[in-house]
Amino acid sequence: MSGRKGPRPTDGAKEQGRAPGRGSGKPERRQSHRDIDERPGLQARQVAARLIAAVIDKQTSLDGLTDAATGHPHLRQLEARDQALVKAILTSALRFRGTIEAEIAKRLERPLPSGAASLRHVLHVGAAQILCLDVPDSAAVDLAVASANADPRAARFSGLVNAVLRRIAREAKRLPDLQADPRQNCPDWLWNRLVDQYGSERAAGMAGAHLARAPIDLTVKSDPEGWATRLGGRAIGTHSVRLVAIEGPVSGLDGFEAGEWWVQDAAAALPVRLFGDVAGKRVADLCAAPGGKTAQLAAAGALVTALDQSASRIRRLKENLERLQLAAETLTGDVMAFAPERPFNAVLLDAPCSSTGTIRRHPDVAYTKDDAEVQKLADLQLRLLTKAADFVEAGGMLVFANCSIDEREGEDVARAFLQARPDYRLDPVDPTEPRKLRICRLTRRDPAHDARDDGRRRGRWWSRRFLRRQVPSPGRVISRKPPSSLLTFLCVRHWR
Ligand SMILES: C[S@@+](CC[C@H](N)C(=O)[O-])C[C@H]1O[C@@H](n2cnc3c(N)ncnc32)[C@H](O)[C@@H]1O
Repeated sequence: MSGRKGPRPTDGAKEQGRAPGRGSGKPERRQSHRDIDERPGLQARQVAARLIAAVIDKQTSLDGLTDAATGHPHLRQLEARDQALVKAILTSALRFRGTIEAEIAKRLERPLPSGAASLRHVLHVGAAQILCLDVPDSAAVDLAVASANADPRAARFSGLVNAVLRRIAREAKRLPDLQADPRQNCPDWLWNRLVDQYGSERAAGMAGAHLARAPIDLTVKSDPEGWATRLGGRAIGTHSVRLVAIEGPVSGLDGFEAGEWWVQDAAAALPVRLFGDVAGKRVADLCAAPGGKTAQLAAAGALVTALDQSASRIRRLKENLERLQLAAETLTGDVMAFAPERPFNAVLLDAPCSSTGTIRRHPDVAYTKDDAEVQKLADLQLRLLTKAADFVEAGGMLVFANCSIDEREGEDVARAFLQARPDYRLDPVDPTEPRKLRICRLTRRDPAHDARDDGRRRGRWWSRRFLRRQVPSPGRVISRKPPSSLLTFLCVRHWR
């Protein structure tokens, strides 16, 4: 929305430390805790500030904090409408964190005092509502002031909160007129990684895309065109439907109760497709929960063993399969301790990763992950992949996938794995169908092979440039074959 919303604030600029006003701009007594607790909407803002603190100060994942069953108790005790508001505030506050910070800083006479983290969070929650959400400015300002008053660490700055937010409400542009600078909203560590790997132009495009809201994709058991019409979306490929926006929760949509579809990003549905026909095959889905890929495999007729170390996530996987009327063997445990009685025809390792390919949907990732974490996860992925390789029968297929855009979690892991495991070679993907979904292919340099086929070698370099134009989320397909000098590296890159 753009333009002015709600009653106009009235008080002046640069009033740091002045007493807060409520709508009228007049000073008022500080509210008692009892008053504050009774004010509608206040709890939601306080919870939002608390959760932003958890993300920014403690690098806690928003997914975990907002999980319906196991999320933060203060969030779960709110009414559904307030929970939705908190999530909207958090998403905007994180997605536009750089812009919000700059708008606040412009209206401060001096930088916020060191150790004023909770004051900063209150300001960000207020500014996110004013700049990004359809909340009346007066409510955003008043409830931010009340949040500050209720917080002993921020109470003495409630006048500052009032003044700064009133000025933002009066002066700043709002979405969609607000031209948020992608670079400003991309933390340095991530920006440097993107520039190093993709160049600054591409990095700017990717950072810009992070500011857009992710669509909602469904994987349908069948008839994507029919479901697209019924749900007002569009079909993508053979099994996905993309919805731009929905009213209310997805569970209210046609076909949910009947188990006709599940929520799964179109990109996340690609790795399973790399297996080809899995009907009747024994497939292990390692790191399986909450089960989007398990469901795909089961729906395609595979005999699936789904393993995940998280008991609560395995519970969710089971609930999902039950709704979808699909079957799989489910196991709770660590891949590193898994010892199947016999090898599988195929194994999928959808490894834990930095999730930097999902920032549109999970803007907290930019703040909960960093360079060191990416390397730690890459090391873990190599360990998991090497272990998973033992579960594949000779001639079987191993697909390694994750949703990171960092080559340390992609190309580097595959390279190190192949060096350690000469019984595997990289296997080509049939490009015909997935090409629509921007899959590109890279052939790794092999002198003997290059001498045989010059044209393919040229194709390789074209692919490398092509890759640079894509925005990635990698999938890896690796077949277990006798040692071979032909190494073909296939890389699935797409928006997620
Ligand atoms: C990217 S998610 C998997 C998403 C899932 N494949 C899907 O499509 O719905 C990664 C999963 O790996 C699990 N995980 C992480 N380390 C693990 C390990 N050592 N053993 C088993 N599961 C693990 C996590 O609990 C998490 O559920």
